[in-house]
Amino acid sequence: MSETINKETHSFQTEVKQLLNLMIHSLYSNKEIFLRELISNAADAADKLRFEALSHDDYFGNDSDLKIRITTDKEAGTLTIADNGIGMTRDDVMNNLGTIARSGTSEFLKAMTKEQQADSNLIGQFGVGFYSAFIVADEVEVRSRHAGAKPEDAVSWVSRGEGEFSIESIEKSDRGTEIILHLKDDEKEFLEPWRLRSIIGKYSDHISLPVEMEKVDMAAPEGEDKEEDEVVVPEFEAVNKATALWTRAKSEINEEEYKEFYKHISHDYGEPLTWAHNKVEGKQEYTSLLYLPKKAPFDLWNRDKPRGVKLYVQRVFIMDDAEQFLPVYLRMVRGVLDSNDLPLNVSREILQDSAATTSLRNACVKRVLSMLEKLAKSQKEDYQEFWNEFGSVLKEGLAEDHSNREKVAGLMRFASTNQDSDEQSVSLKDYIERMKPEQDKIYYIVADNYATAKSSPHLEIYRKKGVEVLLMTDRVDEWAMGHLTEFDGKKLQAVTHGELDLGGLESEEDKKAVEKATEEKSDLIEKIKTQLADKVSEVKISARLDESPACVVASDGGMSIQMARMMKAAGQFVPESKPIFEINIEHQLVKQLESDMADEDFADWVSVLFDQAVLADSGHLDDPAAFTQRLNRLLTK
Ligand SMILES: Nc1ncnc2c1ncn2[C@@H]1O[C@H](COP(=O)(O)OP(=O)(O)OP(=O)(O)O)[C@@H](O)[C@H]1O
Repeated sequence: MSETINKETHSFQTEVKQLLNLMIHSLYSNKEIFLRELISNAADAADKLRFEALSHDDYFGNDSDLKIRITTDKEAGTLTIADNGIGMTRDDVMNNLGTIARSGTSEFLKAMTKEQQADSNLIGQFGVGFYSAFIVADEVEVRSRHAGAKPEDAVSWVSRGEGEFSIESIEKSDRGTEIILHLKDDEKEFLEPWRLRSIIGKYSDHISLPVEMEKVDMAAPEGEDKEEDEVVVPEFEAVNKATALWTRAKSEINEEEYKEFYKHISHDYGEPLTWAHNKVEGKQEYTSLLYLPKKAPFDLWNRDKPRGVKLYVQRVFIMDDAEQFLPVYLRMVRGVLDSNDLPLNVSREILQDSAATTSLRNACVKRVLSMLEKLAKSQKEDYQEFWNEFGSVLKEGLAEDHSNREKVAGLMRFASTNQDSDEQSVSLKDYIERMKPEQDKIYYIVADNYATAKSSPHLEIYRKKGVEVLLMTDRVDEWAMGHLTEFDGKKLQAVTHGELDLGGLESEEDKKAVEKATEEKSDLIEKIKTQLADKVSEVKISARLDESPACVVASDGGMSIQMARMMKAAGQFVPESKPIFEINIEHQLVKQLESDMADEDFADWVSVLFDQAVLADSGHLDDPAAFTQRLNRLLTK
């Protein structure tokens, strides 16, 4: 059997070919990161072995000192990274080396422009990982034996990074993985011990197991005669600190180390924005190190993608992406949680309904929110950067995190009529500070885009009275804001919903004038209502319009036209809810409805006014052709 399947040649998955090509070019200026990536993989393999060994007594065998060894062979021009971690089976090798598991990668790569392709940060977010070896090597050989497998059941993988790889069964005396890089001719600097030591120092001090290199024996003078048949057994020494970073005291860790550790755990090529490192002792015992990234990954919008923190129990790695400790709206957070309270044999299922999980989760959420509050307060520019990147994800928290809603709301930033740009930088606190003395509500509008929001007829009365309105244009806004009814004791009100309610801003005279007009114009209102019969729930004299002839208003608690359209597009059931049609009785176009005109002209005018109002509200008409026909008919008269 082993004879027939022994050597097989396979093609890389298309995405891998594309990525390899881009990576070799865009990361070339920082090629030394290949060593970080390979050491990082070796460290993960050791973590996995420690975990698997909890349930497999034989996995450690007589080799329980986990370590990574870096050796070179000047003559052969090779650099080898060897670990005695979990190792890979033939199937593992087949599945892991030659494919990229992350869904959406192919589409994303195709959509990238030339400039983006050269941007190492963008390439980095795929987790350049193992493939970075090809930046410096023209051939890579992987030899691996899985823990528990026999020496003859080991496997080798060889590729020149040009589209194909071959897999072969081999014998390997010890457990773990060896990555042998046949360095390109102009990359021989990576054979120099001092160069390697400096890279390891820079990137791998935080790795919890020793990264060893051959000892340099300063005492032995060069060329000293050796006995003929003397076998020199090389001595190795650790060249990194080899303690898990989060277990060290904060005061002993510098910024660079924190940043490097972030790259190790997040597989992000860029730097983090900020982090919080906390050790908690007492009733609960845990250490958390949580990071906020600077840049959103391309699949941030996929709410189902793996997320969460790396979970350790008493320093033993348990799992990646432990999503139980952070809610979906904090899916951008990366980090490590090391608990002393959870059992070592904990599984995702146990985590799901353990009381310890709930309290750890609450603690993690609090940490992240307070990290954000701190950033918003003392590093406004950094916070703005975070908001621009992740704001619309954070907004999901308004709907999803009842217990922290006020805190989450405090972190929101919006565009506003108070400023001239679409930048989302106004907080609810800023808004409240600027409220008019007689104003008791926070007003906002949700629209498809900034231009529609800014020039909405609904804002006219607020502009006239000098009242600020928050302008919201993210897809999640209507849903998210539906869950935020109050902030700091002030009610929030969508200006496009329900009766115009200006509270203390409204004068008695204004009210009376509307009541009077409603009485006087009751015939006209009835006639319009008959005309728009199945399209509106009500026709009213408006108190909110100044320059526009008409507008549509969603009934209180009802859905806006825009929201209904979005839900329909998403294939969801949308209960029928007709808008209220409000007319501005002072407007020339409305006044002329009372003039003597033929019935079909009246019908055209009313329909055009209604469609206009719908257009201003949602930028979309169900039957645009009918609208233009009517308009053209009126224009040619
Ligand atoms: N030294 C190793 N020992 C055991 N398995 C390894 C080793 N190196 C790589 N692998 C396996 O190959 C997979 C692919 O590695 P690769 O570095 O490409 O991606 P990754 O580690 O999943 O993420 P990233 O690309 O961000 O590093 C790993 O997930 C792991 O399963």
